[in-house]
Amino acid sequence: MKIKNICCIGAGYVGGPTMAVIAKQCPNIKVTIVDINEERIAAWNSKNLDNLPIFEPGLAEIIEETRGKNLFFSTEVNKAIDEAEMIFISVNTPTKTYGKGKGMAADLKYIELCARQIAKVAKQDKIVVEKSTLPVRTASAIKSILDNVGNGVNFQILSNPEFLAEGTAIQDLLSPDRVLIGGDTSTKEGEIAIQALIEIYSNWVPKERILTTNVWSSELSKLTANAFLAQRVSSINAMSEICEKTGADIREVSKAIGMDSRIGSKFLNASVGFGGSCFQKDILNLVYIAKSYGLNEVADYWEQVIIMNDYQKNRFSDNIVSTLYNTVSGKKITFLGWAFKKDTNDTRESAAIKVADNLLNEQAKIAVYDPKVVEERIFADLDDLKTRPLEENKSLLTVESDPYLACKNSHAIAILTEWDEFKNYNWEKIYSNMQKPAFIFDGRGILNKKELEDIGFTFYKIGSGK
Ligand SMILES: NC(=O)C1=CN([C@@H]2O[C@H](COP(=O)(O)OP(=O)(O)OC[C@H]3O[C@@H](n4cnc5c(N)ncnc54)[C@H](O)[C@@H]3O)[C@@H](O)[C@H]2O)C=CC1
Ligand SMILES: O=C(O)[C@H]1O[C@H](OP(=O)(O)OP(=O)(O)OC[C@H]2O[C@@H](n3ccc(=O)[nH]c3=O)[C@H](O)[C@@H]2O)[C@H](O)[C@@H](O)[C@@H]1O
Repeated sequence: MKIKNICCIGAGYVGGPTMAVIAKQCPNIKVTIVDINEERIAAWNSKNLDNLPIFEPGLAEIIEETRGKNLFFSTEVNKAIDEAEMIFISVNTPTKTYGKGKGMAADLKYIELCARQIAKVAKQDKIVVEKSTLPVRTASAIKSILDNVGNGVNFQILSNPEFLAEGTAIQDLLSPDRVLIGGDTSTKEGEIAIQALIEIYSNWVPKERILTTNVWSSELSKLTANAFLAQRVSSINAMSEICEKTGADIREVSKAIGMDSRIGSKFLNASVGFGGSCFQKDILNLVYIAKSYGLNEVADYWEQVIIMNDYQKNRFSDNIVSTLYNTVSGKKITFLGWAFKKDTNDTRESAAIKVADNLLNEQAKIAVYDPKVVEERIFADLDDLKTRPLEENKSLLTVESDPYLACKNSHAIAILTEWDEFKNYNWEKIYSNMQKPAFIFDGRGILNKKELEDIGFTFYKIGSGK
């Protein structure tokens, strides 16, 4: 079966880049990305590519190449569903904020709405692909809705989780470690659907990197991959504190253990704590699933990854307060970075938010500079915590567009995101304009301790012993 027309529901961080890459690599397939968020669709359609809703290196170039040719952004959800042979569901699956499973389970209401809409609109057979990250066995719920609400058309459900990381999304999509497709191999229709999706990816992904499994393995592999990745960060962050107490250096430890091919060298950077929209949400979801099967030890094991991460963020802000003579009230502290990692404007669950909130509780004055995050986003992030009124946040925190201005008259600088540009600043100039003693708290371990100490800074680097 040759697919000619694809629809993707959800024009977010996953839907936008994944479909743009499919459109680029498959010029004969028409790809339409739909969303109920009109503003977001308008931004995807904006003439000025600087106004795309998502910043990802290499994305704007692909949008320019494909948009209006075989890639379309639209709010006409029903029309796109009707026209497509294959529909990707790429909507958000946040942690539930109400009812049973509140604060843990994935909220599947957006997924269910999509399934109901597809069922209502579809007049011909469709392949429905789960792109969103979902609890294991969600496909059976989607299938049940489609089969019971639909107009008697035949639906095949595939699981095709996305493994891209933000900041490297385009590179990850163009050259993925693997593409995972879960489907029903016990029926001929299931096989045909799997083959149709394999054929799409085969346009640019080597066959040996396309892996097929049963649907449940595919769904669970996505949660497992994120849990393992986050666990590595929490493990190295746990060791970072031991390093600080003992005089070891976490970067040396990471290098030493990473050279063991069984451990591997990636994802061993100690930090102020992991952020991003998925690690915490997916682990909480895993913990909830384990608990729902009565697997309490399994649940506790994975929950510890989050407990460690929360601890790392609090430990960082506590250290700032205690180092600044146990009070930061009225003191200016500069945040370099607000995004949850470099090369993205995404701030969801960024460690910077919690660290800022802790310091604002201590009445610090914070100045933030981030090369890609806009002021409205920063205040919205703090507002979401509901710790204090927006006006109070606005009286305590300012957002600067010039890093040197952000650092001027500051008592301390905290590095929250590992943006490359921070390494190349004129640190002598920054030092000369700061209050003395001038402190730097490097939560990403990116700055050179000796150079900064030679300038005169009192320098703390995460995971570095005295
Ligand atoms: N952000 C990431 O790097 C990754 C995310 N994922 C998973 O992909 C899924 C999507 O994540 P993001 O793209 O980050 O979310 P997002 O929040 O950026 O985008 C989701 C979009 O879906 C739209 N939407 C929701 N319900 C809709 C409906 N009924 N009809 C039409 N549009 C609807 C929303 O308006 C929003 O624009 C989640 O399950 C996430 O766990 C997976 C891999 C990477
Ligand atoms: O499901 C998802 O959403 C995605 O989640 C992560 O991708 P992402 O969150 O975009 O970015 P990562 O590079 O994984 O970084 C996550 C957080 O961990 C932190 N991190 C990462 C690596 C490291 O060594 N140390 C560390 O502190 C980063 O700074 C960041 O805050 C996974 O890497 C992707 O494979 C997955 O598809």
